Amino acid sequence: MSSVLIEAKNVSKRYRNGLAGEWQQILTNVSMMVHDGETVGICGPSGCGKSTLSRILAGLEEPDKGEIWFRTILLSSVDNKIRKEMRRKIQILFQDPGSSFNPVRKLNVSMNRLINLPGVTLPRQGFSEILHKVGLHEEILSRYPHEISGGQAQRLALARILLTKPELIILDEPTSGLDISVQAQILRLLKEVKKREKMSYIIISHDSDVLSFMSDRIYSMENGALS
Ligand SMILES: Nc1ncnc2c1ncn2[C@@H]1O[C@H](COP(=O)(O)OP(=O)(O)OP(=O)(O)O)[C@@H](O)[C@H]1O
Repeated sequence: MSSVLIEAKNVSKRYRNGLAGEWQQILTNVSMMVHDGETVGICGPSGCGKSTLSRILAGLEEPDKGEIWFRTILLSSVDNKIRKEMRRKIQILFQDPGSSFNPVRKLNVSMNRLINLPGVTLPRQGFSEILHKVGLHEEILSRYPHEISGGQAQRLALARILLTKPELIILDEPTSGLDISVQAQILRLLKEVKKREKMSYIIISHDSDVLSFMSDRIYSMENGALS
């Protein structure tokens, strides 16, 4: 068995409803792991805590209790510099990536900003290569976000993520807004990219066909607990 890439140990999280509302327990003692090169599925009804768990795994939120380990690093114990580096290694591909592009800027402006981020060093040619890897041509960058389709937005979001050379991508309902035929293309692309780039995936979906097509193993979440 390959080594463990990321592991959640007894993670719990609660949120408050409004400023002075009741506390709502979202995750209760959740433990799970992903090995190198593995695709792990998470299924479960709406509101059961799947996205909350992904944000915690990606270091975007802190758990109230429990630990997240990335290889031998305990996320809660690292300084800001290492935390930033960890954030680069764990990326989330969201359901509606189009909305994350600035609507009044052409796509090349949004993408160029990312290329110029600290820690991302990529020659122009490397960027074209990444676009081709996800089945896009540079021409798309001269458009505004509203001028591209849902499938193209998902490909572009994937290219943007690949720029940062992640080790784990959390796919949060990656195809749920797409037509069936585009959905199949994106899932095949995700599989190809994973194989080529040697990454791991966590995929969250309501669709059991999507999960069984993509996953090596599937966790089921109900009322904030995993089985
Ligand atoms: N920042 C927050 N503050 C308060 N409550 C929140 C917050 N984020 C999520 N919640 C609540 O936590 C619960 C779990 O939400 P979460 O998005 O993790 O569920 P999910 O399983 O991903 O749902 P879906 O499949 O519909 O996306 C929901 O009741 C949601 O309203």
